[in-house]
Amino acid sequence: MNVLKKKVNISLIQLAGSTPDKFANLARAESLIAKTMKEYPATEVIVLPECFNSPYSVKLFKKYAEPIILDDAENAPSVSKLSELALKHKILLIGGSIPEIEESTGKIYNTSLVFDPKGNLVGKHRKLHLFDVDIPNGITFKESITLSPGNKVTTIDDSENSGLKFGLGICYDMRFPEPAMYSSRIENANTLIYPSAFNTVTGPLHWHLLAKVRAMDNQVYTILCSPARAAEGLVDEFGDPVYRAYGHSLIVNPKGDVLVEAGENEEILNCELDGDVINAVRQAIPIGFQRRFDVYEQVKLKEEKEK
Ligand SMILES: NC(=O)CC(=O)C(=O)O
Repeated sequence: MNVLKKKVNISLIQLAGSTPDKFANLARAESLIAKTMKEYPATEVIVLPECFNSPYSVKLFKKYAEPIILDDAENAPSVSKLSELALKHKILLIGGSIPEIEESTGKIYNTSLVFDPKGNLVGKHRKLHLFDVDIPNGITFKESITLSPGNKVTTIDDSENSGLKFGLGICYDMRFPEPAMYSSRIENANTLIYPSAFNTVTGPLHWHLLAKVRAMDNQVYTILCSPARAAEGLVDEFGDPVYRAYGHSLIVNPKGDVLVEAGENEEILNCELDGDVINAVRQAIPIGFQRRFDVYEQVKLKEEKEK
């Protein structure tokens, strides 16, 4: 059974809404990371929110996209800045997400990058499930107009350093139990991390529920990091309303308890994750060993027949 080998000190930065100025967004992230390290010097891991360097807008992803190349501050300023900050503060940095352009195909992805304390890129996740919804009297959003989906479940093993072995997803990915279960139960992750940006419609409906259920059914720590909520009534360069993130970044323990939670404004959260809690929960309610794959196999076959 996999657990955290030691306690891990982690901070989430609920950054103020991404402005149209990419360099101002990067500078904001830089200054909030410095503030985090001053306020919580024991921090080993920092998580940023989804699309922290760009507005969350289908029409704008392409404009803000950059290739994932290292040491090229001109063409990939966000990649370069994340690497620099991880190295400077000697932290594992889960750099929220940024719009990525794959130069060979011209495809745009919503991509999360992870840097180790030496500034090396140690992980990358492309959003697997695109946020395409049309909720009557609520919100219509279609990421697939400009984004392409990733094609792999991502688990990052930092167990030798911070102790974390985590499933990494981006926002809408958290609605799908399979990748979370794959990372937790097959790859033995002890934590699930989702840089995210739910909104004022779907946040109140499902944010807390999803964090708790992913934590509870996989018996892992679950971490959601959102941007702060933008002011009401703002419009972007197309006259479209600016996306209003839900906020409420949080950490849920393997029992399903919320350990720390932000409000709607810019805020830093700090918390210690403890492997003993994972152990205790898994021993008390050993669902990991009680699965009935003999039965689930029948369910799968039935679903396939009905397609
Ligand atoms: N923004 C997202 O990707 C997802 C979201 O807001 C939701 O699932 O709700």
